[in-house]
Amino acid sequence: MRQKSIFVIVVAAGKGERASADGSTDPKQYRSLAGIPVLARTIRAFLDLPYVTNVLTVIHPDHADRYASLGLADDRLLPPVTGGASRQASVLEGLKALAPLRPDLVLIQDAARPFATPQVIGDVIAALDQYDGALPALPVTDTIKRSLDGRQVATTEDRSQLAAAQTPQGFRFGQIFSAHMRAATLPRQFTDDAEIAEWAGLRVAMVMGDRDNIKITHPQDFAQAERILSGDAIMETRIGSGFDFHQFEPGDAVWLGGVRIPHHAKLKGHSDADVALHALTDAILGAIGEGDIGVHFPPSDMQWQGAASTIFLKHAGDLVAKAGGRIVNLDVTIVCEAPKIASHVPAMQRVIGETLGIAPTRIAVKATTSEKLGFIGREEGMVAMASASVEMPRVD
Ligand SMILES: Nc1ccn([C@@H]2O[C@H](COP(=O)(O)OP(=O)(O)OP(=O)(O)O)[C@@H](O)[C@H]2O)c(=O)n1
Ligand SMILES: C[C@](O)(CO)[C@H](O)COP(=O)(O)O
Repeated sequence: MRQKSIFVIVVAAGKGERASADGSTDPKQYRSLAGIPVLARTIRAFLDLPYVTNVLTVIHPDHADRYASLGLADDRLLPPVTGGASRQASVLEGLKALAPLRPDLVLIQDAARPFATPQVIGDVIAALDQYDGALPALPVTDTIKRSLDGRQVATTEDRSQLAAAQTPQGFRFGQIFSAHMRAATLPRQFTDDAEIAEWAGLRVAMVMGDRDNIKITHPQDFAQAERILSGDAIMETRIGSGFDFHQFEPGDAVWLGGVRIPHHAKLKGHSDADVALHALTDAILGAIGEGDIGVHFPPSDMQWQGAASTIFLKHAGDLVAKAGGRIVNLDVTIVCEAPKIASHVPAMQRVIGETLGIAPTRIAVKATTSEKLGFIGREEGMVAMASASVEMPRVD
């Protein structure tokens, strides 16, 4: 008998607004978990299974560059398609794109669930031998309260027959495609595909879900996801400091904190000589015991001539993420007589935050003069001092 083709739709077209409540600028599916973006993890969970025929990702129209920068390359990964305004609409776009390939079975997966296990996926597929649809679910273990105003309890519900739904949800392709097409004509939205199947009269089974198969929805879910990944590794806080000097030379602007500030001189250096970013880079590298900026970007290497120092800062941030850590906060003080820094601080916080994928509220940029003393007072150069606090898995 011919083996059934199994296609996967990963819906990643959401904006992740709830998860961005911590000020993060990256949509949740593009944020890193221990150095690997959530969406890359989700897709990889399926590409790692040899019996999966193809994986199709449904992305937001504004995220094409972000998706491309994941750099995912696999013969079984189809070019992404664009989703719609709701999860339901995005799934339908995925189903429409797969229809010409005539899949036997389709698994529909939230991009925001990076921990679907081979066991759960296999159980969903196995249940499709006897049912039209199947989903992983976990029996509810908390007592369930109903409230009319979100505050005062109205009733306590019987939880004995309740379960919390997860993904992937699996279906026979033709049946779920036709159910979704019909559901799209209704004024209401369904929150999962199993509900659409139920509404269409299909028989849907539940298989045992997995406690770690969480949906990243709120900012604190990232911390939980990191805990899952590190096998509950003990995290510890590390502190690093950085210090940098640069001399002035004739010019018309300085780069500071990733921002170009017009000035009657420029800072002399191999790269763009951004003292603030160099001090921050060294502070992060110091916190994780990774040497200093010169080790990673030697001045003797011509490719860094005139380079934007955001490259150095991003490299340090990437090393933290790869080690399963996260930057808690950064603090930099720039010491100079001129130019005046205060009005540029918000722009610097924005550039640094975007470079490292952290909220600007975690970054302090301060400035002071040297009261006209010494080489800074004579405007021969400037200095920056930084400290970084980083949370890292304990390894010793
Ligand atoms: N228009 C949409 C909305 C959601 N999704 C996807 O559906 C999954 C589950 O949705 P949810 O967790 O609610 O994600 P978001 O809609 O992105 O979150 P929020 O509601 O906080 O903005 C996510 O992988 C999300 O990317 C989608 O493909 N298209
Ligand atoms: C499909 C789902 O993951 C099942 O739990 C969930 O319903 C999707 O979340 P949303 O917030 O309703 O989009």
